[in-house]
Amino acid sequence: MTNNKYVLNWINEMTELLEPKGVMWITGEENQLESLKAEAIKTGELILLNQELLPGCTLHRSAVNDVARVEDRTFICTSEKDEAGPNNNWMAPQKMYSMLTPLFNGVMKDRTMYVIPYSMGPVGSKYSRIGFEITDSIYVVLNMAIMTRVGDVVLKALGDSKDFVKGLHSTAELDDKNRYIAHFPEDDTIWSVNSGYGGNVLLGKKCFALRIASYLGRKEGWMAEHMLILGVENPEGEVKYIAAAFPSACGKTNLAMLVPPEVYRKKGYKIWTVGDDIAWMNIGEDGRLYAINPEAGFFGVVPGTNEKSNPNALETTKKDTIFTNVALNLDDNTVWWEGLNDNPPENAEDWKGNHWNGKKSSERGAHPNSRFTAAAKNCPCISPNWEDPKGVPISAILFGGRRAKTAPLVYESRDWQHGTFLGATMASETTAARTGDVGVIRRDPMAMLPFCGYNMGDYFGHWLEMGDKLKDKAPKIFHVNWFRVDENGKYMWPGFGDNMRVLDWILNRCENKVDADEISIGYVPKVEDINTEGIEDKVSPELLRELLEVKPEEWLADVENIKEFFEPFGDRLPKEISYELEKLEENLKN
Ligand SMILES: Nc1nc2c(ncn2[C@@H]2O[C@H](COP(=O)(O)OP(=O)(O)OP(=O)(O)O)[C@@H](O)[C@H]2O)c(=O)[nH]1
Ligand SMILES: O=C([O-])CC(=O)C(=O)O
Ligand SMILES: [Mn+2]
Repeated sequence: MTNNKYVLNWINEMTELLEPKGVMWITGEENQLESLKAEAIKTGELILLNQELLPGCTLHRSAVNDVARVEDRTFICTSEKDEAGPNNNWMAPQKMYSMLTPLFNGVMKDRTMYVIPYSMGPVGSKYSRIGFEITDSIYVVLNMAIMTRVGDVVLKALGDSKDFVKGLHSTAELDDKNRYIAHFPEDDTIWSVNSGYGGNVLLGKKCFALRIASYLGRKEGWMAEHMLILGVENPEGEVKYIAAAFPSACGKTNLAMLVPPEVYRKKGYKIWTVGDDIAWMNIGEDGRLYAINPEAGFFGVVPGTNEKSNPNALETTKKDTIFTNVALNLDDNTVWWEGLNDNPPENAEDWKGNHWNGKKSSERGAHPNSRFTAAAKNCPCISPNWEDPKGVPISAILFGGRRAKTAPLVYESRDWQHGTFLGATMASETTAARTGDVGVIRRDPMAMLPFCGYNMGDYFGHWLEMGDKLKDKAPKIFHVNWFRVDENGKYMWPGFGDNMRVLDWILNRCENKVDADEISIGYVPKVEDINTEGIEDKVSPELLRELLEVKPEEWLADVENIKEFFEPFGDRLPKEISYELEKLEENLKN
């Protein structure tokens, strides 16, 4: 497979620990993946779906207690506790290794050990990075083969370099009491045990591309962010790129694949998807910020995906997709989920595999965090530049979350430092993407709270340093909120495709084409500058005014909450961020 002695030494060491009954290197060849799929279908790990309607598609059911990322069992193991910061669970590396080693000891005795060489980013791009995942799960192999570039091409690109991330995963006994997702940034190592769920086990994704990569990015002067990347093509055929950070299950995939409203389509506007979850950003030769999507597929939220909300995602999942934890229609062997349509199957199995009548049952058919794994190349709106090795130049950065109140539809920061502050003070209602309460407001800076591999105070400092380097070439920074509700709890803004109207304003601001009102929190649009053509019946000027309203009393309560959140960071919090907070409070009081 490879002569790389660093790889071989590590594989040998792991083989001794795991004692697998066999070892299989993933080559990336179609026939190898097909035979693994056939094996998983035979054992029931995968259910083959209707191959006429959904060619290449399968369904997987995870254990019922293993359906989301486990943030309380996720650790950053640096030598110093302060390095990991108050934003992470911490354990000393030696202690974690000693605790987990017995869990891995001999764990693959009756199993095959799969070795997956993978690249995050297009193979050969100078911004790409290589990792290995050892796993005993075919589900993981097949997911990684969609989500990343795998196999021999990666080994070739690595050559004899020792620059790779060592990932070890075993589903072990799926014992939730001994479930750990441990990161050792100083050793480029990730150990994950006793889970089979996406974000915990597809080690290229959150573990490498965010937690380890954010650590590397600070050391090396680049950024690993929980951001979608999209291109907006205007009628002249020019494309401007936007990166946006929203917490898990808060609309990244939807925005990345947005279909512009008719009024925009008629004029010739188009949206191109570059990525839907993660952006790696570097300063390019011209001094601008360039983003690559390190992934090759989408691990998207299924519920709510339909012909209207996200036709591009729906189309992407029509072939070669792995569905996890959705309902199975027994009549035609297809899949169903809440929000697909108003016609749930009556003869079906729910995500747990129990018999389920969608018309009569009060139980859900699909788990709220059910997911699809689908190849980016199958997305109808995938950008022609999505694999450009140098990335795409970013004009604007968006932060946003689910805020029933307080945050207006959109506002703009005064400059990069203030923009960093907007990111640092982001908040959102929690979702089903993680184990725990849903709907609770928590602060989630840059949507990175669960994914920053080091002290978040230093992370804010890194953002400020990137701004110092980018100077006047820095993207403009905005905050958006699609989720404001009225007194009846109904979303006030139509969202989805209509978010194009907000992107339009944002790009107009980037090109100095529209004015804005400077208020306490930054620049807000003038009501007449948000284009409501075609939705005047749904969005009146009064409603827009409400959507853009800033209530000082709500904001002052937020300021108190921010102070509490920043407290534990002590003097690791950059003084620029404290200064922006003081300024905000002062502005609100005046
Ligand atoms: N009301 C409203 N809901 C939205 C909007 N955009 C997305 N959603 C809903 O938010 C949920 C999650 O959306 P996604 O786009 O999958 O979220 P994500 O940020 O990609 O999630 P992760 O993959 O967990 O990182 C879905 O149920 C969507 O239907 C919007 O503009 N308005
Ligand atoms: O990592 C996962 O499990 C899915 C995801 O994209 C997120 O939670 O942000
Ligand atoms: Mn995500």
